[in-house]
Amino acid sequence: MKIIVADDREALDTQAAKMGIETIKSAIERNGHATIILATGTSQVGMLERLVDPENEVPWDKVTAYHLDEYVGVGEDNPASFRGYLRERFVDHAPGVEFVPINADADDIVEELTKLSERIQAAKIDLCFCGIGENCHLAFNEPPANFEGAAPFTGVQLDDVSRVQQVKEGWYTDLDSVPRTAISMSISQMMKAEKIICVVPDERKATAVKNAFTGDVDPQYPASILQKHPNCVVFLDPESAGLLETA
Ligand SMILES: O=P(O)(O)OC[C@H]1O[C@](O)(CO)[C@@H](O)[C@@H]1O
Repeated sequence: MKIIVADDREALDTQAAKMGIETIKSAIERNGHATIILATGTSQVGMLERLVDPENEVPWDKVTAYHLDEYVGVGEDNPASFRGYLRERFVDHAPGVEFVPINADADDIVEELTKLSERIQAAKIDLCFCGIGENCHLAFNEPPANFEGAAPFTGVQLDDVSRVQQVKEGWYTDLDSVPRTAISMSISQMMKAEKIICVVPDERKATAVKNAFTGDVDPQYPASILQKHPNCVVFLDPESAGLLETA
């Protein structure tokens, strides 16, 4: 794992997107196709905007995109829906991309989980984007995290720290309306990606960054597992890096 502290948030978004584009193009050159995983949330907005800039000339029709997580029971039209977020900020700007949404309001959630898990298990993942939560969650894998053995997609209970974060960021108006359950990609599935680009701006994440990346790998800090990935790059801005000794 490598940490890059960008000069500011714009530079962070630009550098992370550039690395993402290079990774996607290189996979397409080698294999004719790229399979990626996208994250959502406030931290990913600027990076995604740059990723889909038409000037990059990414042949999106040669890309399949999964995403990390979704609230159970939330329809795609809900403004807080992660797949709705991705359609607006990614799919609509990536012509021809094959998007695999987590339909977390499906009538049969178990069937949806099985279908998604079987599909991603058969795929070779070239790139996984992720962010981390204020409690160090990775996707919606809350502390204490299961680092091994989970199915690729599982049902999870949301931690109140994460639910409060969603209200603070303006995705929900009050805590009661934030769902208590979600579907999340498991950590073991994320770690299978050939490359991981972790995008973590903002002073709000400074403690999580310190806990995840300076101590031992610890289930209480789910994102700490990224230290073990051979090809993971964590992009920080000066604010999120504020509690790192080297910053
Ligand atoms: O980007 P945010 O909203 O700060 O959240 C951090 C991470 O938590 C999630 O919202 C939940 O998994 C991720 O998609 C995101 O990258």
